[in-house]
Amino acid sequence: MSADPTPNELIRFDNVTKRFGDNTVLDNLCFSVRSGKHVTLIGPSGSGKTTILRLLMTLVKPDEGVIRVNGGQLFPAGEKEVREVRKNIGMVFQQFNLFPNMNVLRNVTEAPVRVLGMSKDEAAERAKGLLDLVGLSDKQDVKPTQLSGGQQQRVAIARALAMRPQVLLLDEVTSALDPELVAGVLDVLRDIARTTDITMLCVTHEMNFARDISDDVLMFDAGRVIESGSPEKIFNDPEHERTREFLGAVL
Ligand SMILES: Nc1ncnc2c1ncn2[C@@H]1O[C@H](COP(=O)(O)OP(=O)(O)OP(=O)(O)O)[C@@H](O)[C@H]1O
Repeated sequence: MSADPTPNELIRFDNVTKRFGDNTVLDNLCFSVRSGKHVTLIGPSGSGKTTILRLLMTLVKPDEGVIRVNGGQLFPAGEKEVREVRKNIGMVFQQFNLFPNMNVLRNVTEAPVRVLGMSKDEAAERAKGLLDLVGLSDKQDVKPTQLSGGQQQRVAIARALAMRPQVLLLDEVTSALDPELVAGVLDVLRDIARTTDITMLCVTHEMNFARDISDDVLMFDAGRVIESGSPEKIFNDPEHERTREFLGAVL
């Protein structure tokens, strides 16, 4: 059963089930994210957090349920509707996946020109602003291999934002980085959270970051949200024994 979404809901999962073979990874999952909010998914390894982001990117399909984004339906839906709805969503992955043969500026302008049909000049203008936002305005002419992992990840953030998504999905974006590069990337994301109205849905093992940027934290276990609330509530006064155990192990 799926109720009508409330007006400012940007993402809504209604009774979403995802199985890989016999493994039920998401089990009748229901949750929603309101426009402009920063929501963090936490929980044990294998609890289905990344699968949620991959469903939103349409990299995998659910077995059952309804997924809505910005008033449109991502599942079930026809190809045309999926293409339209997907335009609202940008994602930054653990691995940066930049185009190795293109310089930094071109990495950021390529999709807006090709997919959105933006003029090259407008895309370049916007890309320069975004590279400034991620602290890389002096690197626009270099190739990704000449950058540190942290700098590459900041280019990947600029590239995702260049598509003007309403929601930015962040999947453990610092987990492939050397420890000394993590803070720079998280600072950029904190800035974006503070200075833009973009909606964020993050999977992270960086609990201090989750505490800093989140409006809401959703605690996952075995494919379900077992507890949700403000970071103060979840981190300082969790209700569920599994949440206490999890936080005890990671904090
Ligand atoms: N393409 C796939 N094929 C088969 N099983 C998969 C696939 N993708 C994910 N799984 C399984 O789904 C479960 C949930 O994986 P998922 O990556 O969503 O968990 P997670 O909570 O993000 O974990 P982690 O914190 O370790 O990244 C795991 O048991 C995983 O092995």
